[in-house]
Amino acid sequence: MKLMVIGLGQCGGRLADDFITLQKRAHDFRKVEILTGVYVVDTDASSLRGLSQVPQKNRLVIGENKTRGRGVGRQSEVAAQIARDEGFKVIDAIRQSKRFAESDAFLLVGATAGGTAAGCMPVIAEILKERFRDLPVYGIEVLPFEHEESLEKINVTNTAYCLVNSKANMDAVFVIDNQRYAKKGLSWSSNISEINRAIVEPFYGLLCAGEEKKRQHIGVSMLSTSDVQSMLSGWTTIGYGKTLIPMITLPWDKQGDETTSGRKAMEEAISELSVQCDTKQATKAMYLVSAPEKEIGTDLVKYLGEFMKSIAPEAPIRYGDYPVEKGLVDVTAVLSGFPTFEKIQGYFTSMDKQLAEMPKASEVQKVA
Ligand SMILES: Nc1nc2c(ncn2[C@@H]2O[C@H](COP(=O)(O)OP(=O)(O)OP(=O)(O)O)[C@@H](O)[C@H]2O)c(=O)[nH]1
Repeated sequence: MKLMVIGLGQCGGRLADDFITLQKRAHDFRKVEILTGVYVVDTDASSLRGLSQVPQKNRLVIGENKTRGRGVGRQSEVAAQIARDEGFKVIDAIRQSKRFAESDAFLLVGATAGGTAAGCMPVIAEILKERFRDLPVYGIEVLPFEHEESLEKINVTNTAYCLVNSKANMDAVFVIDNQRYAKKGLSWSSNISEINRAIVEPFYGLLCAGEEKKRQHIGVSMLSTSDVQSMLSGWTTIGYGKTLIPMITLPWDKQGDETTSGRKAMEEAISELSVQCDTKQATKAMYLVSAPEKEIGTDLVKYLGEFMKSIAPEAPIRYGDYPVEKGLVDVTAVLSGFPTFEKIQGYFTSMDKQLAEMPKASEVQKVA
């Protein structure tokens, strides 16, 4: 599956950078292409200067006449208006991408608490849907850390605004809860870099599998681009788990059955889902197991299918196996089509309370 990635705001820009790293890995190690282009869009020119991978010509500053390139200072409604006025610049830029015609979908990436991405993502999604009716529009939306929710009400208001409008304009929204990725004992910058790598990693196999051309890497059951597209809708969560395969097994090493590594990887993928959820409410599910061919036995395939059915009993389940030599078994699990997530409801409730306390209806209320 080949994506046209558009990163919005500072967080979206950094994640776009990490998607380029994935693309390079796919190109070097799997000899496949998984992106047709990567663009970043910001109201703050200085954020764009911090990026390392996205080509200069693909970095777009919008709203300069309003903000002089200094950002919208968390005001998502200002960013939304800028996107309405200047969204055509984004469309013009991506259309010039040499491989645009090969795109299977758009992926908009950004955080919900700041102003730029929260305001722009839903508007850009709407414009893309109008202009390119055949291409699905997906979002990766990063929720704030818990401590940020209590710091400023605007973090919650922006988040609620962004979520409600993205849901209306996107085919599926991958909800990523920063708090679930936060690791203690790391510096802020290394923590964010690690979180970003963890956010993009699950997409690697999922995107590569459908693009594989080498016969030895084509699984018995392939998870094609159309499989992935049909299993994505509305609120979505993604998880990734991996188990290293020991290089040498000594005679006295405890023998597990042949499914042990795959089971552990699947259990980790589900416990590491990107947002806390009741998996039983998923209405669509898919998973991809990727491992050396000899590790993907019939028992493992059966176990993984039964496991998935037990946690998402109402969902149709698509799966794929991806035989690649890499010293580990990994599983990417995607659960989609949720009616809501508890975390999202929390934002809506909190926003309702804030609106009730305000003397006048705000723009947010009108849009919601
Ligand atoms: N995972 C992750 N979260 C980030 C990153 N950068 C910022 N955030 C989170 O994103 C939110 C702030 O969003 P930003 O991307 O900085 O804001 P913006 O969209 O650029 O909007 P403005 O700064 O108001 O123009 C906060 O919740 C941060 O914790 C990042 O690189 N990775």
